[in-house]
Amino acid sequence: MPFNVGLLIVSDACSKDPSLDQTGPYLQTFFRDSPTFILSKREIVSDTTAEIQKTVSSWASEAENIKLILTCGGTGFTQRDITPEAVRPLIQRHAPGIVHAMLSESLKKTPFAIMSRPVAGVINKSLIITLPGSPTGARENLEAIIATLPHALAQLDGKDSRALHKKMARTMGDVVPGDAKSPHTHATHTHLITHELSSPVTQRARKSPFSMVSMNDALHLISSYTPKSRIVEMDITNRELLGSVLAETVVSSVNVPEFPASIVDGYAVSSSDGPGIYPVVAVSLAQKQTENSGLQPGQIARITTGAPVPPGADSVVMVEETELISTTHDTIEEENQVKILAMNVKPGENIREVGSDLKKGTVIFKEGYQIKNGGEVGLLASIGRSKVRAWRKPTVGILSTGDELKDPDEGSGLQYGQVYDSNRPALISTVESFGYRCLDLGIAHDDEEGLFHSVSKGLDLADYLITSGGVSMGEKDLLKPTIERKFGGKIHFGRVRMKPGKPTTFATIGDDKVIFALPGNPASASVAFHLFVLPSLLQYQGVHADGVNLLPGLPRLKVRLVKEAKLDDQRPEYQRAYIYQNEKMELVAEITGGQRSSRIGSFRGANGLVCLPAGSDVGKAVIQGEVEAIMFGQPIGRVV
Ligand SMILES: Nc1nc2c(c(=O)[nH]1)N[C@H]1C(S)=C(S)[C@@H](COP(=O)(O)OP(=O)(O)OC[C@H]3O[C@@H](n4cnc5c(N)ncnc54)[C@H](O)[C@@H]3O)O[C@H]1N2
Ligand code: MOO
Ligand SMILES: [Mg+2]
Repeated sequence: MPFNVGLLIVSDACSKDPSLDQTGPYLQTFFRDSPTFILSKREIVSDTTAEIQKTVSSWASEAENIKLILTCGGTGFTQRDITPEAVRPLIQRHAPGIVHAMLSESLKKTPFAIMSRPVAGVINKSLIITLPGSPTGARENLEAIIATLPHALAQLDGKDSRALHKKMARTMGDVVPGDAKSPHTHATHTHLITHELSSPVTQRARKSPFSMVSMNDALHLISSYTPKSRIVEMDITNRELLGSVLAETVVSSVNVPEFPASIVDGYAVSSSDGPGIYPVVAVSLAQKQTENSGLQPGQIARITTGAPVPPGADSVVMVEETELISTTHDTIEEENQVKILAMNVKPGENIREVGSDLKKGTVIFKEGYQIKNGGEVGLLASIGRSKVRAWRKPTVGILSTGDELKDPDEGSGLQYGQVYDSNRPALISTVESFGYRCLDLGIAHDDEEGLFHSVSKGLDLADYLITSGGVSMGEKDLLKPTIERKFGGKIHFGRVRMKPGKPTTFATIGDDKVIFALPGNPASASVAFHLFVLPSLLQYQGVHADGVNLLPGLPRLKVRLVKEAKLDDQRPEYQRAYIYQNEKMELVAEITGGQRSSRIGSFRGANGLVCLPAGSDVGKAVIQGEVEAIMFGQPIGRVV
């Protein structure tokens, strides 16, 4: 679980003009992509004891759940530098080790560090640290201690920090007692741990140590081992709100409209007055209004669409159904008398009554509702909500692995044996199209060091790591042993009875990180994403399954094959297809050419996967007629 951070900028100048604050924005970027910390509060106060103490005390209260409070500024020698003096009386237990670590690191950079007077310690269950005011100073101090903070904060929170100890030791390359080295059992299979990373090819396993699980078992394992996200407060303007699941029931606290509003531009009248010539005694425009004197019988008011209908009027006549009779002769010419032509005007005509669009107290969304479109975001805004509580969506890191891969951006063409990396762009655009934040982790070499470095980076920055390549039986297929041996990961399955995508691997690390190690073959990687990774991402962020399927995911429907398809005898197959409605309004599927797993061209024009059974399961070599399909795109247009 990430820790909430509160950042308090202490500066007279910045409190008067926040645009002068450079440290706040700088540290915000520092925390932006951190999976461990979330910058949840940021405020600026002047260099005054009372203001500093008020904010720090409120942030350190249990209700705020801020685990790390950082102040920036006011730690020097000038008369106004009083941050340590303001903070010290609030500290219940001092943490001199943190102060020492920051000072010794700073002294390596500048002798002026002796003029910094930081304090650090515990207030209730929060850790407070006073950082220098300059962006670089603050950052350098923070970097000196950041690696150990999760451990300290977990202890403060009363958590068992042994797991963290282990994780840290592992990242630092230590041997951790209890790391898996012997045969171990998983829910559906037992396997010997993958081969040693450094063992010679002559000693590699000649059979996969992973039993081949069925699609159904694979989905069950994903459902059981996918971690759950946490609740965050989201701005409604946050792009990630679309598709997010609400963690609160939203009730309208206002009436929409809050006042009787005109539906048209015209004149507010009393319906019982009928047609005739009336004086225009008031004007009601769609704007904030302070007074509304009201109309007497026989008077009318000019009004615009959306403006409040004055008391005394009970309907509005459109300007098209009126005539101007006379004007005033003041400095600004105004309407004086207007003839109402409309007959049979009914009470309430052209008026939106109070609460007629939405009544105060109406439940708009129940907890667990997934926001589906921008209009729903508008609905939240229409009742004055600028933030909602929702389940945080995971961030996803994408890593390609393979010594043969070349980034097209490098230019200079391919050398013999090289191929362009197509999985990374394919996966990044697919992941983003489903509304998840993606991190491009580049290409890792097929060696221990390259994989360790890139996987560490991915696990540091993202909740989900999706890799492609290096999961089958080749001597350079090192991902599975890397996950198990270097990261203490649990591989829940490492082979699935399916085509393409057989070596698809699902692993978790600790209780909050997920790795999907997809096959390198480009069609296999993209198919496996849609079938396994997407449902896991959805479950992680709180989307419920539909009651028919085990996991949330893409819509499934019945389609008719345009041509008969050949079945793989051993494995159920997911062929890429273009699904559309024919002239008889039937959903039909055309397979998109060659389906070999290396052929990413099979995705050209595809908007779905047709699910074909294994030949041996149905006792057939070919299939025709109706089959099940999974849609991943819109059924629009014909392929050209
Ligand atoms: N002896 C066996 N060999 C293989 C088996 C098996 O069961 N026994 N399984 C085959 C199946 S099925 C698949 S799928 C592949 C999976 O291979 P890996 O996941 O180990 O991937 P690599 O070996 O690294 O690469 C396979 C293939 O894909 C190309 N590739 C990889 N990454 C990319 C990328 N980012 N962009 C474009 N192309 C990529 C790579 O060059 C290879 O051609 O293993 C079979 N072998
Ligand atoms: O499972 Mo592999 O993906 O057939 O090529
Ligand atoms: Mg391979």
